[in-house]
Amino acid sequence: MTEDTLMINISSPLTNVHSISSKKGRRLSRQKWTANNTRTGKRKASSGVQAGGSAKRRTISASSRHVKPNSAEREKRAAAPVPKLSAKARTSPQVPGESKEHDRTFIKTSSLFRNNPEIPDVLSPVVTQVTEKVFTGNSFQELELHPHLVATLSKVLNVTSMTSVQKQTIPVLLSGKDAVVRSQTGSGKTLAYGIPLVQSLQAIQPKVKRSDGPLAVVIVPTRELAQQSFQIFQKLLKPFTWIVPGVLMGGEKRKAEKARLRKGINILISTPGRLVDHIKNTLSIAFSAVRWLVLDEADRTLDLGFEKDLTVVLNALNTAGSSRQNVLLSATLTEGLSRLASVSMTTPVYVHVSEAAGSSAEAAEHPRQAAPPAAPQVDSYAVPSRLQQHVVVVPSKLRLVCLAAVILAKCKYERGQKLIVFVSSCEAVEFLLTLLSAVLSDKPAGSHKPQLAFGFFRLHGNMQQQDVAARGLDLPQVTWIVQYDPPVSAAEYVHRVGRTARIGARGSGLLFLTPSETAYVDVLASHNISLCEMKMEDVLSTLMQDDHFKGRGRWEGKKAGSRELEMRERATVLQTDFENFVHGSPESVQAAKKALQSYVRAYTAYPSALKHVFHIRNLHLGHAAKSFGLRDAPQGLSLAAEGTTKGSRKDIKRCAVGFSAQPARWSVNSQGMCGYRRVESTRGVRA
Ligand SMILES: Nc1ncnc2c1ncn2[C@@H]1O[C@H](COP(=O)(O)OP(=O)(O)OP(=O)(O)O)[C@@H](O)[C@H]1O
Repeated sequence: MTEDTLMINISSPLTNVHSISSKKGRRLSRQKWTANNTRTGKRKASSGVQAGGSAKRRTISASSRHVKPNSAEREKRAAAPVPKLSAKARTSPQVPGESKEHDRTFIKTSSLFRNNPEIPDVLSPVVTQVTEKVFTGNSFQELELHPHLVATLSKVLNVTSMTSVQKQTIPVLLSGKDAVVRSQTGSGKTLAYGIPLVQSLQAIQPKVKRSDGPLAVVIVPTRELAQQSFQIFQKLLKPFTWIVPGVLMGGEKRKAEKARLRKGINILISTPGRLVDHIKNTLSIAFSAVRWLVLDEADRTLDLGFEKDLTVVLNALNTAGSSRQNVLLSATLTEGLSRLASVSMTTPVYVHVSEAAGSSAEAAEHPRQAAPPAAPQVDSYAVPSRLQQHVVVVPSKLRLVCLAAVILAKCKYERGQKLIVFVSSCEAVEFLLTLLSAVLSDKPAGSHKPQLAFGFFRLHGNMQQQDVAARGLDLPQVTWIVQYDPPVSAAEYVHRVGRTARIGARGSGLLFLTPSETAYVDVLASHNISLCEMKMEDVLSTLMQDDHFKGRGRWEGKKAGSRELEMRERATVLQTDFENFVHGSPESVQAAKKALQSYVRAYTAYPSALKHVFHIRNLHLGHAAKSFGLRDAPQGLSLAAEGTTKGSRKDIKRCAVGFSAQPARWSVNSQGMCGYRRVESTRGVRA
């Protein structure tokens, strides 16, 4: 389960590029799913609302290909007592088998608001949040930098005063020392190493030539980050045209990269996998001149399972024999990272910007020389001070409508909002993108073409790089981070939520948990992360603004509590729309099942330390299926999940790549060669 694999980006308003690509995406997905009408004009939804203590079930008319029942049948069905659900029946409540789907005369939207686990109050423990001061009053002119570099910073990059991490890191790196840098997300770490690197390379005499090959190697975990870092170097190097930056990353044409390597790249930015590929297959890559090694977002690189690749890179550099300066940067420092630092660096300076609870700002201003971080600091994560963090507890059945309500609230009824929604697999990204785009679109009167008031964009690991770049994701402008599927660690939580509230800006995060997952709040609190509860009803109340999902108007203004009943009816109408869309074609049912399957797999892959929070046995498959617009839990899927609860990890291992639940054991032998031993590797899922 890779972080870049998990993102749906939902943003508003649309730019030209966005609208073109998203339209294309929708057209493709429509072709793929060939779904029937999503929003039927004469939609009848069962409200699932409990009125006066008695639950009422209603049926909805099926799409046009279903035969309408006569009124006698309808009455008979409505009058039939609601059967008690056995454990088995709960898993597959209504439909015995998919094959019978097309024969049904009725499609029932079972109650969304009944048979749900109780929602406990979330009491987030009081913790002292670790804070960091982002900006300092110091300007770049105070440093002994080339005047053209200072001018580029202000004219091209529009930065004049240093951030805290830059103030502490740049002098250390200019003095030639190795450094381990920890500072919160969006605090300017890229320039913290980029500026001294460029300063040192431009000063080399005789001047650097392309044919010198790489003088600096910058390793970043994802293509997106590689691209971003490359662009920053391009800007920094504007006055120093003789120094050539270059980027290597998966998804690009190897042949073209080889040609660029042959021509000469002085600052080489790469993802670990692609660099190893070139080390093994490209003769023209030589590291004899390398003076800098930068591991940016190093903990994510380890999280994504690149230990082996890092070992190959470190060994290739060590074999080349040149002495170099090493920099390791991250927003969170994990045990694995400290070990990596110990094998790849010599007496590094630890730069920790955060003002840990009780420590003075002055103490935090001064980097510590060669002192490894104390354990409590490793575990306390700093998040931006202007980030508001929320949690909402939502029963499984209601997750999809709640997500839709959040999207409508932020993108349709507010202005200038941009959301990123994190989910746990590529399949779920694809599925949700198609489903949400279709169901949340408006159909103006007389038009068959759905229109979106806002744009949906997908971003995940299976995408081609040009897709990502074309979308021009403007991450600094993201205002909300929705963690629809909870992350596998507190560190990952911090990285995800750190896509907003960057560089002193405001931002908000919303974490979705089910009632059985609320202990996750304590897990985060143990890392000094405190969340504020948002009530599910408040989230759903957005539907009251949207008459697309209006119920039958039975509850309008009649009596106390009628608003809530209407809200529930609207939620049911929305869920019915989702289910109609999904069940509108065999392809869309298949896509939903695939997404549900990958969700279940991801659920089984939480690390053992979090099994008390996320355990497959707590997952109600029938309810989870509903959050994928499925009316029932698919049969085969429940069996797969049972297999995993019984301890068979075969199924998980087959699809688990990339993560290490335990930190890798790094070591260095007498010849200076690095090695590592993975302790466990069941954390990630790429279904
Ligand atoms: N001194 C500065 N003044 C103003 N803006 C800055 C400064 N330094 C960096 N920035 C801007 O801050 C934003 C975040 O910077 P950057 O991506 O380097 O943060 P980061 O600490 O590496 O974040 P993450 O850990 O999430 O990767 C960028 O848009 C960058 O241009």
